[in-house]
Amino acid sequence: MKTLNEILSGLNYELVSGDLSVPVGQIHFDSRKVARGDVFVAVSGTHVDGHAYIPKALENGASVIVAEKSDVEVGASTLVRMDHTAKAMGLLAANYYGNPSANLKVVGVTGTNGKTTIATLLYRLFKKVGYKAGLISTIKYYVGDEEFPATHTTPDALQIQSLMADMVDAGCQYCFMEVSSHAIDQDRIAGIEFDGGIFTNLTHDHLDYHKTFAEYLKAKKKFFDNLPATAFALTNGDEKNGRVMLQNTKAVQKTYALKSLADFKCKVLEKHLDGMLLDVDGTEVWTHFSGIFNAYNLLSVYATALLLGEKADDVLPAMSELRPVAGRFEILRSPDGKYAIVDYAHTPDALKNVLSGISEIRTGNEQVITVVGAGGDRDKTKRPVMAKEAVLQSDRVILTSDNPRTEVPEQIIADMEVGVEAHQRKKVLSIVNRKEAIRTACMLAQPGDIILVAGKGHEDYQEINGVKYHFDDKEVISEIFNAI
Ligand SMILES: CC(=O)N[C@H]1[C@@H](OP(=O)(O)OP(=O)(O)OC[C@H]2O[C@@H](n3ccc(=O)[nH]c3=O)[C@H](O)[C@@H]2O)O[C@H](CO)[C@@H](O)[C@@H]1O[C@H](C)C(=O)N[C@@H](C)C(=O)N[C@H](CCC(=O)O)C(=O)O
Ligand SMILES: Nc1ncnc2c1ncn2[C@@H]1O[C@H](COP(=O)(O)OP(=O)(O)OP(=O)(O)O)[C@@H](O)[C@H]1O
Repeated sequence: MKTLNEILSGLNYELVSGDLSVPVGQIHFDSRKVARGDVFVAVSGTHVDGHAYIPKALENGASVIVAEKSDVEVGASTLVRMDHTAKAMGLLAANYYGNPSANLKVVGVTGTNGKTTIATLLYRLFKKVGYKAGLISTIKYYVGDEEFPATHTTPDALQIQSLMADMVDAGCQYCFMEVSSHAIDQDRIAGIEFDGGIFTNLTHDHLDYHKTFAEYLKAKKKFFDNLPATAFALTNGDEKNGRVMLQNTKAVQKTYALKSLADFKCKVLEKHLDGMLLDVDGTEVWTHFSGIFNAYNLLSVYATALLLGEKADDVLPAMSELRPVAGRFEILRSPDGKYAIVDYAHTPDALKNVLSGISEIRTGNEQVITVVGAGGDRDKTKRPVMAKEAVLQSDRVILTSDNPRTEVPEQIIADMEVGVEAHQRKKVLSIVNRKEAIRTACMLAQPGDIILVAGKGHEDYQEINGVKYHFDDKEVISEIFNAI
């Protein structure tokens, strides 16, 4: 068992009362989880101030309280004061778990779209090349081959450090992880020694949390500002905020691009529904991915592998074997030749990109029918723009429910309808029930047509009024297709 002194190593703190040699059980930031002998770290949250729960943590047996204030009544327990407890928690957790990131090569992926795809493809590629790796992503967490359900895109510092410690114990050499703007802002990634950071793109999203685009950008940039000089910072050279990310970084700056001058370049030679032929740094590679945005994703994966010391001759053959990530441009075909694409596009930009990806491979005779909704209790400004993007590049659009959460689905759809102009109304239907919406799209489609079912991707539930009901777009489509 570690002592308090050991887990405070390298941190700035003030011992207000008590004893540094006290052995510590677990570290918690949630008073409800505290048991006898544990450390409770009081964090000011987005809703409440964790300092209010110090009495509860003490009642549950906390032997150490870490707080931002020194005028806290802790009885016989030890009180440690620190300036920024959210950040301190990452460092405490790293010490507690033996600083696992120092024993892994850790690469973080950030940006509005593409994080899950890139992190997952890196994890799969490195496995194919012969390494043991870990993955922290929206869909699943992996420690080697063992999978765990994901709670967050980027979980809290305690969970991250614990997962990384398990990765080290399991013999992993690499950890690929998504880094969300919420996690950067809340210092969930403090205490991680990154070896590389990747930036994908930045478009309007999460403004319910960050309030302004400038604040959102600032959160993403903080990740690159804090990378060490030993790490690489790989950015999308074709994206207008790509270079902004690198302005204050100490890390080794690298770029990838399809259009601009960059360290890593790629050209799209052929585009098909089931794949693209790419020229990556002068070598032709067939990939099982569609859509230009996936050329960017694959190029960043290739660049990262090379920056981590792999050889192009090993990376490119492995890359050509990679398959789409669950719910990201996944294609289903009906017995009579209709196509359905399930995609997690839940931001206007992602939807625009997916529809452009579909347009690129159209022969001209088929219709594109898009089924899309927008989440409740999330950024409302996205709603009309989602509908607008859908209408711009589809022949028919069915507006439907996504995860309404605590909102009324009809109201969310009405908010989306605002983005549809009068002359476009005739190609838009609104069907609240998502299953019915998908069924209608399948009935309207002719052989050869493409149905895009957007927004939920890999999710296997629909959240209505706080309850998660089983719902899987792919399952629903297969059922309807099989009945045709
Ligand atoms: C808005 C938000 O991001 N909240 C996150 C935040 O919680 P919070 O600051 O809101 O917590 P709070 O309720 O204000 O409580 C403050 C403190 O009091 C403590 N407390 C509270 C009650 C109690 O009885 N006892 C107690 O000790 C809490 O444990 C906490 O330490 O810190 C928690 C611990 O890290 C997160 O679990 C929680 O994520 C919530 C559940 C969430 O839904 N977050 C989403 C928005 C999110 O993070 N999403 C991103 C990606 C999004 C994307 O790309 O799509 C992600 O990385 O997943
Ligand atoms: N590089 C990219 N540029 C733009 N859009 C992309 C890119 N990669 C994927 N997309 C689109 O965004 C959707 C989400 O992709 P992905 O899950 O990889 O992103 P993400 O950043 O992890 O999103 P989230 O944080 O919301 O989970 C995809 O289904 C696809 O529609």
